[in-house]
Amino acid sequence: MTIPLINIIIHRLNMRMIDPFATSFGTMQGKEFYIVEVVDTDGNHGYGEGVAFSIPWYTEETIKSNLAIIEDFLIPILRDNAIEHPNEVFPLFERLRGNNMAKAAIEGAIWDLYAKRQGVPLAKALGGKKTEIDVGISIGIQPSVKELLNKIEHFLEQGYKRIKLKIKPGHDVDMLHEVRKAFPDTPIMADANSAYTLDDIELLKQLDDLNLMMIEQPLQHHDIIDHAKLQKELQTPICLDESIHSLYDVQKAIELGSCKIINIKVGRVGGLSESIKIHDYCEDQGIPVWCGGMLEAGIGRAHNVAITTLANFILPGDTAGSSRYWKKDIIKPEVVVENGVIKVPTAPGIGYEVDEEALEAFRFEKLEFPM
Ligand SMILES: O=C(O)CCC(=O)C1=CC=C[C@@H](O)[C@@H]1C(=O)O
Ligand SMILES: [Mg+2]
Repeated sequence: MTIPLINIIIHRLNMRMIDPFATSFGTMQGKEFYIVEVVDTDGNHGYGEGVAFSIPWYTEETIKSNLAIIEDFLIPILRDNAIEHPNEVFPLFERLRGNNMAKAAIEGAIWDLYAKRQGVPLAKALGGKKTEIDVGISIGIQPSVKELLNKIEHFLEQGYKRIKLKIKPGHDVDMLHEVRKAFPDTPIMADANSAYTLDDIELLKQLDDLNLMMIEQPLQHHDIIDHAKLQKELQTPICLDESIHSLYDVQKAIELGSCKIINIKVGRVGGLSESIKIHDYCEDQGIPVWCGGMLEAGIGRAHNVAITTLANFILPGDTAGSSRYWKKDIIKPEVVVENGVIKVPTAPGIGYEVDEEALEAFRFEKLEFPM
Protein backbone atom coordinates (compact mmCIF):
# COMPACT_ATOMS: atom_id res chain seq x y z
CA MET A 1 0.00 0.00 0.00
CA THR A 2 1.22 3.48 -0.89
CA ILE A 3 2.38 5.70 1.98
CA PRO A 4 -0.08 8.60 1.55
CA LEU A 5 2.16 11.61 2.23
CA ILE A 6 0.23 14.83 2.67
CA ASN A 7 2.82 17.26 4.03
CA ILE A 8 6.54 17.65 4.66
CA ILE A 9 7.64 20.11 7.34
CA ILE A 10 11.19 21.25 7.96
CA HIS A 11 11.97 22.60 11.40
CA ARG A 12 15.18 24.63 11.53
CA LEU A 13 16.66 24.58 15.02
CA ASN A 14 19.54 26.03 16.94
CA MET A 15 20.75 24.33 20.12
CA ARG A 16 23.62 25.28 22.40
CA MET A 17 25.98 22.52 23.44
CA ILE A 18 26.90 21.95 27.09
CA ASP A 19 30.57 21.65 26.13
CA PRO A 20 32.43 22.74 22.99
CA PHE A 21 33.59 19.83 20.79
CA ALA A 22 37.07 20.23 19.25
CA THR A 23 38.53 18.08 16.44
CA SER A 24 41.46 18.37 14.07
CA PHE A 25 39.26 20.44 11.73
CA GLY A 26 37.59 22.87 14.13
CA THR A 27 35.51 23.48 17.24
CA MET A 28 31.71 23.40 17.61
CA GLN A 29 30.02 25.40 20.40
CA GLY A 30 26.46 24.97 19.31
CA LYS A 31 24.53 23.25 16.60
CA GLU A 32 22.24 24.53 13.92
CA PHE A 33 20.39 21.69 12.17
CA TYR A 34 16.99 20.71 10.84
CA ILE A 35 14.33 18.12 11.50
CA VAL A 36 12.25 16.67 8.66
CA GLU A 37 8.68 15.78 9.61
CA VAL A 38 6.61 13.78 7.13
CA VAL A 39 2.86 13.57 7.66
CA ASP A 40 0.43 11.07 6.14
CA THR A 41 -3.32 11.37 5.49
CA ASP A 42 -4.03 9.20 8.56
CA GLY A 43 -2.38 11.75 10.86
CA ASN A 44 0.87 9.81 11.49
CA HIS A 45 4.11 11.76 11.77
CA GLY A 46 7.60 10.49 10.91
CA TYR A 47 10.79 12.30 11.86
CA GLY A 48 14.32 12.45 10.50
CA GLU A 49 17.26 14.63 11.52
CA GLY A 50 19.60 16.41 9.12
CA VAL A 51 23.17 15.82 10.25
CA ALA A 52 25.04 18.23 7.95
CA PHE A 53 27.00 20.91 9.77
CA SER A 54 26.77 24.61 8.95
CA ILE A 55 30.39 24.55 7.71
CA PRO A 56 31.55 21.90 5.17
CA TRP A 57 34.50 20.68 7.25
CA TYR A 58 33.49 17.06 7.75
CA THR A 59 31.97 16.45 4.30
CA GLU A 60 31.12 18.93 1.55
CA GLU A 61 27.46 19.13 2.58
CA THR A 62 26.07 22.00 4.66
CA ILE A 63 22.68 22.75 6.18
CA LYS A 64 21.98 25.32 3.47
CA SER A 65 23.08 23.00 0.65
CA ASN A 66 20.82 20.31 2.14
CA LEU A 67 17.81 22.61 2.30
CA ALA A 68 18.28 23.65 -1.32
CA ILE A 69 18.58 20.03 -2.49
CA ILE A 70 15.55 18.98 -0.47
CA GLU A 71 13.36 21.80 -1.76
CA ASP A 72 14.57 21.84 -5.38
CA PHE A 73 14.94 18.10 -6.04
CA LEU A 74 14.03 15.61 -3.31
CA ILE A 75 10.54 16.89 -2.51
CA PRO A 76 9.60 17.14 -6.21
CA ILE A 77 10.73 13.50 -6.65
CA LEU A 78 8.47 12.46 -3.78
CA ARG A 79 5.60 14.42 -5.29
CA ASP A 80 6.05 12.57 -8.58
CA ASN A 81 6.53 9.04 -7.24
CA ALA A 82 4.31 6.97 -4.97
CA ILE A 83 6.20 4.97 -2.34
CA GLU A 84 5.14 1.74 -0.72
CA HIS A 85 8.28 0.97 1.24
CA PRO A 86 11.14 3.20 2.48
CA ASN A 87 13.62 1.00 0.61
CA GLU A 88 12.27 2.66 -2.56
CA VAL A 89 13.37 6.15 -1.49
CA PHE A 90 17.15 5.89 -1.94
CA PRO A 91 16.91 4.39 -5.47
CA LEU A 92 14.59 7.27 -6.45
CA PHE A 93 17.11 9.77 -5.11
CA GLU A 94 20.10 7.92 -6.56
CA ARG A 95 19.90 9.60 -9.94
CA LEU A 96 21.06 12.74 -8.12
CA ARG A 97 24.74 12.58 -7.24
CA GLY A 98 25.94 12.96 -3.66
CA ASN A 99 24.05 15.02 -1.09
CA ASN A 100 23.69 11.93 1.07
CA MET A 101 22.85 13.78 4.28
CA ALA A 102 19.93 15.57 2.61
CA LYS A 103 18.68 12.25 1.21
CA ALA A 104 19.09 10.50 4.57
CA ALA A 105 17.14 13.14 6.49
CA ILE A 106 14.08 12.62 4.27
CA GLU A 107 14.48 8.85 4.02
CA GLY A 108 14.84 8.57 7.82
CA ALA A 109 11.57 10.44 8.35
CA ILE A 110 9.84 8.10 5.89
CA TRP A 111 11.27 5.03 7.68
CA ASP A 112 9.89 6.33 10.99
CA LEU A 113 6.50 7.01 9.39
CA TYR A 114 6.46 3.56 7.78
CA ALA A 115 7.28 1.82 11.08
CA LYS A 116 4.55 3.80 12.84
CA ARG A 117 2.04 2.87 10.14
CA GLN A 118 3.03 -0.79 10.63
CA GLY A 119 2.85 -0.40 14.43
CA VAL A 120 6.39 -1.73 14.91
CA PRO A 121 9.54 -0.21 16.42
CA LEU A 122 11.91 1.22 13.81
CA ALA A 123 14.63 -1.19 15.00
CA LYS A 124 12.40 -4.13 14.15
CA ALA A 125 11.39 -2.65 10.79
CA LEU A 126 15.11 -2.40 9.94
CA GLY A 127 15.68 -6.05 10.86
CA GLY A 128 17.39 -5.39 14.20
CA LYS A 129 17.09 -7.91 17.02
CA LYS A 130 19.05 -6.46 19.95
CA THR A 131 17.03 -5.14 22.88
CA GLU A 132 19.91 -3.02 24.16
CA ILE A 133 23.02 -1.61 22.54
CA ASP A 134 26.55 -1.01 23.82
CA VAL A 135 27.80 2.53 23.53
CA GLY A 136 31.06 4.43 23.75
CA ILE A 137 31.80 8.12 23.78
CA SER A 138 33.79 10.49 21.60
CA ILE A 139 35.83 13.10 23.47
CA GLY A 140 37.02 16.21 21.66
CA ILE A 141 40.52 17.67 21.94
CA GLN A 142 40.99 19.08 25.46
CA PRO A 143 43.09 22.09 26.52
CA SER A 144 45.43 19.86 28.57
CA VAL A 145 46.17 16.19 29.21
CA LYS A 146 45.04 16.64 32.81
CA GLU A 147 41.62 17.84 31.65
CA LEU A 148 41.45 14.98 29.18
CA LEU A 149 42.20 12.39 31.88
CA ASN A 150 39.49 13.92 34.08
CA LYS A 151 36.99 13.77 31.22
CA ILE A 152 37.82 10.12 30.52
CA GLU A 153 37.42 9.26 34.19
CA HIS A 154 34.08 11.07 34.27
CA PHE A 155 32.70 9.20 31.25
CA LEU A 156 34.02 5.82 32.43
CA GLU A 157 32.19 6.40 35.70
CA GLN A 158 29.04 6.87 33.64
CA GLY A 159 29.66 3.39 32.21
CA TYR A 160 30.67 4.13 28.60
CA LYS A 161 32.25 1.02 27.08
CA ARG A 162 34.94 2.63 24.99
CA ILE A 163 36.63 5.97 24.71
CA LYS A 164 37.32 7.65 21.36
CA LEU A 165 39.95 10.37 21.41
CA LYS A 166 40.63 12.95 18.73
CA ILE A 167 44.19 13.18 17.52
CA LYS A 168 46.08 15.57 15.24
CA PRO A 169 49.78 16.23 14.58
CA GLY A 170 51.38 17.38 17.83
CA HIS A 171 48.55 15.89 19.85
CA ASP A 172 48.93 12.17 19.32
CA VAL A 173 51.53 9.64 20.47
CA ASP A 174 52.63 11.36 23.71
CA MET A 175 49.07 12.19 24.69
CA LEU A 176 47.93 8.62 23.98
CA HIS A 177 50.81 7.20 26.05
CA GLU A 178 49.73 9.30 29.01
CA VAL A 179 46.16 8.14 28.60
CA ARG A 180 47.24 4.51 28.28
CA LYS A 181 49.36 4.81 31.42
CA ALA A 182 46.38 6.16 33.38
CA PHE A 183 43.88 3.69 31.88
CA PRO A 184 45.81 0.51 31.04
CA ASP A 185 42.77 -1.69 30.34
CA THR A 186 40.21 0.72 28.90
CA PRO A 187 39.13 0.13 25.29
CA ILE A 188 40.50 3.23 23.57
CA MET A 189 40.52 4.31 19.92
CA ALA A 190 41.83 7.38 18.12
CA ASP A 191 40.13 9.45 15.40
CA ALA A 192 42.34 11.63 13.20
CA ASN A 193 39.72 13.10 10.83
CA SER A 194 42.25 12.92 7.97
CA ALA A 195 44.95 14.90 9.75
CA TYR A 196 47.90 12.78 8.47
CA THR A 197 49.54 11.65 5.23
CA LEU A 198 51.73 8.67 4.34
CA ASP A 199 54.73 10.89 5.18
CA ASP A 200 53.70 10.37 8.82
CA ILE A 201 53.99 6.59 8.56
CA GLU A 202 56.77 6.26 11.14
CA LEU A 203 54.76 8.26 13.65
CA LEU A 204 51.59 6.29 12.92
CA LYS A 205 53.47 3.01 13.43
CA GLN A 206 54.19 4.09 17.00
CA LEU A 207 50.47 3.75 17.68
CA ASP A 208 50.91 -0.02 17.53
CA ASP A 209 52.49 0.09 21.02
CA LEU A 210 49.30 1.49 22.54
CA ASN A 211 46.90 -1.42 22.13
CA LEU A 212 44.24 0.76 20.51
CA MET A 213 41.01 -0.81 19.27
CA MET A 214 41.49 1.06 15.99
CA ILE A 215 42.61 4.28 14.38
CA GLU A 216 39.83 6.08 12.54
CA GLN A 217 40.40 7.88 9.23
CA PRO A 218 44.08 8.77 9.59
CA LEU A 219 44.53 9.84 5.94
CA GLN A 220 42.83 11.98 3.28
CA HIS A 221 39.03 12.19 3.45
CA HIS A 222 38.33 10.48 0.11
CA ASP A 223 41.24 8.07 0.13
CA ILE A 224 41.23 4.28 0.13
CA ILE A 225 44.55 3.72 -1.70
CA ASP A 226 46.98 5.19 0.84
CA HIS A 227 44.95 3.69 3.67
CA ALA A 228 45.58 0.26 2.11
CA LYS A 229 49.32 0.97 2.07
CA LEU A 230 49.18 2.15 5.68
CA GLN A 231 47.10 -0.81 6.89
CA LYS A 232 49.77 -3.18 5.56
CA GLU A 233 52.32 -1.45 7.80
CA LEU A 234 50.14 -1.24 10.91
CA GLN A 235 48.94 -3.88 13.32
CA THR A 236 46.29 -1.54 14.70
CA PRO A 237 43.10 -1.89 12.65
CA ILE A 238 42.21 1.11 10.50
CA CYS A 239 38.56 2.15 10.56
CA LEU A 240 37.25 4.26 7.68
CA ASP A 241 34.81 7.10 8.32
CA GLU A 242 34.99 10.05 5.86
CA SER A 243 36.07 7.86 2.90
CA ILE A 244 32.87 5.79 2.97
CA HIS A 245 29.84 7.21 1.14
CA SER A 246 28.23 4.05 -0.21
CA LEU A 247 28.23 0.26 -0.35
CA TYR A 248 30.44 0.63 -3.45
CA ASP A 249 33.10 2.47 -1.41
CA VAL A 250 32.96 -0.24 1.24
CA GLN A 251 33.38 -3.00 -1.34
CA LYS A 252 36.42 -1.30 -2.87
CA ALA A 253 37.97 -0.51 0.53
CA ILE A 254 37.63 -4.12 1.68
CA GLU A 255 38.92 -5.43 -1.65
CA LEU A 256 42.02 -3.22 -1.34
CA GLY A 257 42.55 -3.97 2.36
CA SER A 258 42.20 -0.28 3.27
CA CYS A 259 40.60 -1.01 6.64
CA LYS A 260 39.48 -3.76 9.00
CA ILE A 261 36.52 -1.90 10.51
CA ILE A 262 33.83 0.39 9.07
CA ASN A 263 32.15 3.32 10.80
CA ILE A 264 28.61 3.60 9.43
CA LYS A 265 27.13 7.08 9.71
CA VAL A 266 23.61 6.92 8.36
CA GLY A 267 23.74 10.46 6.96
CA ARG A 268 27.10 10.03 5.26
CA VAL A 269 25.92 6.97 3.30
CA GLY A 270 22.52 8.35 2.29
CA GLY A 271 20.20 6.71 4.76
CA LEU A 272 19.05 3.62 6.60
CA SER A 273 18.51 1.41 3.54
CA GLU A 274 22.10 1.89 2.33
CA SER A 275 23.32 1.44 5.94
CA ILE A 276 21.61 -1.97 6.06
CA LYS A 277 23.25 -2.98 2.77
CA ILE A 278 26.68 -1.95 4.06
CA HIS A 279 26.02 -3.76 7.33
CA ASP A 280 25.03 -6.96 5.53
CA TYR A 281 27.99 -6.84 3.16
CA CYS A 282 30.46 -6.27 6.01
CA GLU A 283 28.87 -9.11 7.98
CA ASP A 284 29.47 -11.47 5.04
CA GLN A 285 33.06 -10.27 4.77
CA GLY A 286 33.78 -10.63 8.51
CA ILE A 287 34.29 -6.87 8.90
CA PRO A 288 32.79 -5.47 12.13
CA VAL A 289 30.91 -2.16 11.95
CA TRP A 290 29.85 0.47 14.48
CA CYS A 291 27.57 3.48 14.33
CA GLY A 292 29.23 6.88 14.17
CA GLY A 293 27.68 10.05 15.52
CA MET A 294 27.20 13.60 14.23
CA LEU A 295 26.49 15.27 17.57
CA GLU A 296 22.83 14.56 16.97
CA ALA A 297 19.88 15.73 18.96
CA GLY A 298 17.31 13.15 20.05
CA ILE A 299 15.75 12.24 16.71
CA GLY A 300 19.07 11.47 15.04
CA ARG A 301 20.16 9.63 18.17
CA ALA A 302 16.98 7.51 18.03
CA HIS A 303 17.72 6.54 14.42
CA ASN A 304 21.27 5.57 15.42
CA VAL A 305 19.95 3.43 18.26
CA ALA A 306 17.60 1.65 15.85
CA ILE A 307 20.24 0.81 13.22
CA THR A 308 22.70 -0.34 15.89
CA THR A 309 20.33 -3.20 16.79
CA LEU A 310 21.52 -5.05 13.65
CA ALA A 311 23.79 -7.96 14.56
CA ASN A 312 27.07 -6.88 12.96
CA PHE A 313 27.16 -3.57 14.86
CA ILE A 314 29.58 -5.44 17.09
CA LEU A 315 31.66 -2.55 18.42
CA PRO A 316 30.27 0.18 20.72
CA GLY A 317 29.28 3.27 18.72
CA ASP A 318 29.38 7.03 19.38
CA THR A 319 25.69 7.30 20.31
CA ALA A 320 25.98 8.66 23.82
CA GLY A 321 23.04 9.77 25.96
CA SER A 322 21.17 13.01 25.21
CA SER A 323 22.93 14.68 28.15
CA ARG A 324 26.31 14.29 26.39
CA TYR A 325 25.64 17.53 24.48
CA TRP A 326 22.22 18.86 25.50
CA LYS A 327 20.82 20.39 28.64
CA LYS A 328 17.42 19.62 27.21
CA ASP A 329 16.76 17.36 24.24
CA ILE A 330 13.83 17.51 21.79
CA ILE A 331 12.51 14.03 22.60
CA LYS A 332 10.67 12.47 25.52
CA PRO A 333 12.06 10.51 27.24
CA GLU A 334 15.64 11.51 26.49
CA VAL A 335 18.18 8.90 25.39
CA VAL A 336 19.70 7.51 28.59
CA VAL A 337 22.87 5.46 28.98
CA GLU A 338 23.13 3.16 31.97
CA ASN A 339 26.13 0.91 32.53
CA GLY A 340 27.22 1.65 28.97
CA VAL A 341 24.02 0.46 27.34
CA ILE A 342 20.95 2.10 25.84
CA LYS A 343 17.71 0.15 26.08
CA VAL A 344 16.07 0.00 22.67
CA PRO A 345 12.60 1.57 22.82
CA THR A 346 9.67 -0.68 22.01
CA ALA A 347 7.03 1.86 20.93
CA PRO A 348 6.27 2.11 17.18
CA GLY A 349 8.70 4.08 14.99
CA ILE A 350 11.70 5.76 16.60
CA GLY A 351 10.08 4.97 19.94
CA TYR A 352 10.61 8.40 21.48
CA GLU A 353 8.04 11.22 21.44
CA VAL A 354 8.96 14.58 20.00
CA ASP A 355 8.86 17.19 22.78
CA GLU A 356 6.79 19.81 20.93
CA GLU A 357 7.56 22.51 23.47
CA ALA A 358 11.30 21.97 23.20
CA LEU A 359 11.07 21.78 19.41
CA GLU A 360 9.31 25.14 19.36
CA ALA A 361 11.72 26.68 21.85
CA PHE A 362 14.75 25.81 19.66
CA ARG A 363 13.08 26.51 16.31
CA PHE A 364 13.85 29.67 14.34
CA GLU A 365 12.13 28.72 11.08
CA LYS A 366 9.42 26.33 9.91
CA LEU A 367 9.04 25.44 6.23
CA GLU A 368 6.04 23.56 4.87
CA PHE A 369 5.78 21.62 1.64
CA PRO A 370 2.26 20.32 0.95
CA MET A 371 2.46 17.16 -1.14
O1 LIG B 1 28.34 12.33 17.83
C1 LIG B 1 29.31 12.46 18.56
O2 LIG B 1 29.24 12.28 19.79
C2 LIG B 1 30.64 12.88 18.03
C3 LIG B 1 31.09 12.00 16.98
C4 LIG B 1 32.39 12.45 16.40
O3 LIG B 1 33.41 12.11 16.96
C5 LIG B 1 32.42 13.16 15.16
C6 LIG B 1 31.33 13.73 14.60
C7 LIG B 1 31.45 14.53 13.45
C8 LIG B 1 32.66 14.81 12.92
C9 LIG B 1 33.86 14.45 13.65
O4 LIG B 1 34.20 15.47 14.51
C10 LIG B 1 33.71 13.19 14.44
C11 LIG B 1 33.95 11.96 13.62
O5 LIG B 1 34.69 12.05 12.68
O6 LIG B 1 33.44 10.87 13.90
MG1 LIG C 1 35.45 10.06 12.56
